[in-house]
Amino acid sequence: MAVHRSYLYAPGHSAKLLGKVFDCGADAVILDLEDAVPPERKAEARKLVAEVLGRRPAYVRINAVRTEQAERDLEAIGGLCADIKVPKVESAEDLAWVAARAPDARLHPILESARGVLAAREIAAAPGVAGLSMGIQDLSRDLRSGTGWESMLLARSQVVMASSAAGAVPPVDSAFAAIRDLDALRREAVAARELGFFGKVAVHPGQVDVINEVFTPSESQLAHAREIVRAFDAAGQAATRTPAGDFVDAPVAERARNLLRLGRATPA
Ligand SMILES: CC(C)(COP(=O)(O)OP(=O)(O)OC[C@H]1O[C@@H](n2cnc3c(N)ncnc32)[C@H](O)[C@@H]1OP(=O)(O)O)[C@@H](O)C(=O)NCCC(=O)NCCSC(=O)C[C@H](O)C(=O)O
Ligand SMILES: [Mg+2]
Repeated sequence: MAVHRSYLYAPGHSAKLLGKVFDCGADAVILDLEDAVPPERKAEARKLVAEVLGRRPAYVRINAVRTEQAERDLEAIGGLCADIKVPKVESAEDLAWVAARAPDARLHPILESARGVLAAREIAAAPGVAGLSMGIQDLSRDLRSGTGWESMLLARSQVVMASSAAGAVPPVDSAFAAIRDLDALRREAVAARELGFFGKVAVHPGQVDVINEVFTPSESQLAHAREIVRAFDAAGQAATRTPAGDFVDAPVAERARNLLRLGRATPA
């Protein structure tokens, strides 16, 4: 099972960043055709992104769903891109619009409006969806709110619950804007992980190592998980406690097993 901890964006019109983005240590790369690209450079960005996709697999973020720009994006990258990030999604119909134009692609809707977050369950269950992610900058614009953890907590929780209720993989957390403040990035990534997100997008190479570290189980977390599984199995899968005194029952042991599986799936 391949899992992505970090996703690094590069603007589709920047030949310079497109030339570097694959070498920054991110588990996955997203080539952007949407908000990082100025309106007058959209055509140039499509051409550059299509050229890159001919050489390297990458995610592509198209323009806002159901717009003429998105239509042109899908014409340019159709057949070249297996994973499409779909911004501004607010309904399952929005995704059907993309799927009709890119039938073989996996869809990754970005929830970044009040309507999108409130429709998260329907969106997570739509055909072709491979996983949800969030866009905090657009969401805070829509809500006229701040972007801080407390302002976005309810929306984040709703997206995690909707993903889980639809049986989808855990959602991917939003970009963190203060690119030089790595301590604050770490705090937000840890909090997102604890809430149920897995992975976070980066907008700068300097953010990648922090995100990878936060979403890689540490040696002490893995040792603790092994101790839980050992204690549970030794008790014949009955409720028990570890030698250190932690209560263990079936869901606790299952969570520990999930962590051990994740430890095997994340790059060393
Ligand atoms: C944010 C940036 C414009 C900053 O760029 P820059 O000023 O060049 O940064 P640095 O001088 O610190 O760069 C240091 C070196 O790293 C290279 N670099 C920078 N960014 C990237 C990158 N993304 N990929 C690869 N390499 C990168 C620079 O070239 C420097 O190299 P060198 O000259 O050799 O030292 C810029 O980082 C940027 O454009 N980032 C991506 C922005 C983007 O694509 N945004 C889209 C996603 S935003 C989002 O998801 C919001 C969401 O929609 C929501 O609503 O919340
Ligand atoms: Mg956005």
